[in-house]
Amino acid sequence: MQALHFGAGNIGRGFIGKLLADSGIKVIFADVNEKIIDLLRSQGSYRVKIVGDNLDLVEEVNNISAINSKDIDGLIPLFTQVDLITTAVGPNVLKIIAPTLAQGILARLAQGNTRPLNIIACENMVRGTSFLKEQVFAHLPQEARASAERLIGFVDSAVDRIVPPVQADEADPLLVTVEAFSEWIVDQTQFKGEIPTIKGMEKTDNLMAFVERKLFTLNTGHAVTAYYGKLKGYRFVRESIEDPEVKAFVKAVMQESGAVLIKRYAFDPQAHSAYIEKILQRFANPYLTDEVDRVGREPLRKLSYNDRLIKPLRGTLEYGLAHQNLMRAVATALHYRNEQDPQAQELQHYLCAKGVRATLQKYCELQEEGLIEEIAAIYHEIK
Ligand SMILES: NC(=O)C1=CN([C@@H]2O[C@H](COP(=O)(O)OP(=O)(O)OC[C@H]3O[C@@H](n4cnc5c(N)ncnc54)[C@H](O)[C@@H]3O)[C@@H](O)[C@H]2O)C=CC1
Ligand SMILES: O=P(O)(O)OC[C@H]1O[C@](O)(CO)[C@@H](O)[C@@H]1O
Repeated sequence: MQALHFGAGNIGRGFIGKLLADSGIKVIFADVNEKIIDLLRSQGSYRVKIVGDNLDLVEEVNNISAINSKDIDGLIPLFTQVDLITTAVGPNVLKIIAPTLAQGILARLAQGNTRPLNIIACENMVRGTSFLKEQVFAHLPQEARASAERLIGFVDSAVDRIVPPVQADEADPLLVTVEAFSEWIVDQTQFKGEIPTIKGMEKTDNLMAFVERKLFTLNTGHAVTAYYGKLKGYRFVRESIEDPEVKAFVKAVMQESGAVLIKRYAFDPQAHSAYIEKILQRFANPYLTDEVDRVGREPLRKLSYNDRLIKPLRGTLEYGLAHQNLMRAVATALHYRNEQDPQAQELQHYLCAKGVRATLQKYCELQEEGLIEEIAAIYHEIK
């Protein structure tokens, strides 16, 4: 079996590509980064370093090749050969690759290929593959849509593994360092044809519970660790979470979002509490060098209506639950500054020009007057 994977970055190489290759699948990486593509192509392998307590393991990933995703003439024929397409390009890039996917699907259909093809977006996003499907279908002519609907599975997934950006290693530029923990959960109801057997890919018919559990616990807590840590002058996630004040706040936020998850999905409260503790330990992994600016990147996305801060906050309103810490988390995120991050720049310009209430309305799409007032008051108090 062959798979085409878009995005040969941290998650592409350190998580999804590795699981696929470890399962005997030939992986073709497609990326816009010419340097990475050249190296992957010429070496035909790369190394993954797995770190944790009593663990310092280097594993080699073989049976791979690579192509520049701008090389359309080379890329499109691959769509007729593979049985699986995965992505780890970042949520904002899905709409950029959608026209290419549509072109590839058309080439496959034109060839009369009736083998099922499954596409899985592995992004920090609720139902990211369904979003990708909408984008792809927008580029398909009407007459191709019924066949695509019948033959192409768009499978949503939840991905969890902390993979910080690669430290420049001249001797081995492809090396990625990952934590031992990993969780990849796919919606088994969305596959077309036989579900491929991939070691480390778990199937469920209740994906939303897993997506929200991960996004509104790990990602919520991580974002708060980043934003509060940044405010306190820390550079690394580990430094931030080791500050008892930060840790207590992050835990309180995760407990508030956890109360929503427990109510919504009937999770066992004790098991959820253990899940939170495990995540706090993962943030403090001394072997990972992870910067608060990576975890806090793109704050407008992280502050959006369905993302890791606002959706749990909305959940607390829905169920009448405590949300003091989630409001403070949003107010803290609004203070995020990073001159290298265009979204952080836009956030600060808008805050400066229009104020906090308008910012909460525009970017978080909050409408509840009382809530907006309370967050604004906390924001100014933090200032
Ligand atoms: N790093 C982590 O710990 C985790 C990240 N994620 C999610 O995985 C996704 C990828 O994240 P990372 O691997 O950390 O980012 P990354 O920045 O390391 O990798 C993204 C890759 O996509 C490539 N890319 C950009 N535009 C492209 C295009 N048009 N065509 C093909 N490739 C393109 C980039 O060159 C880069 O190599 C994101 O959605 C992220 O939220 C999910 C779980 C863990
Ligand atoms: O990748 P995003 O959505 O920008 O957010 C960073 C988050 O993703 C992760 O890299 C993996 O889930 C976390 O480490 C972090 O919370």
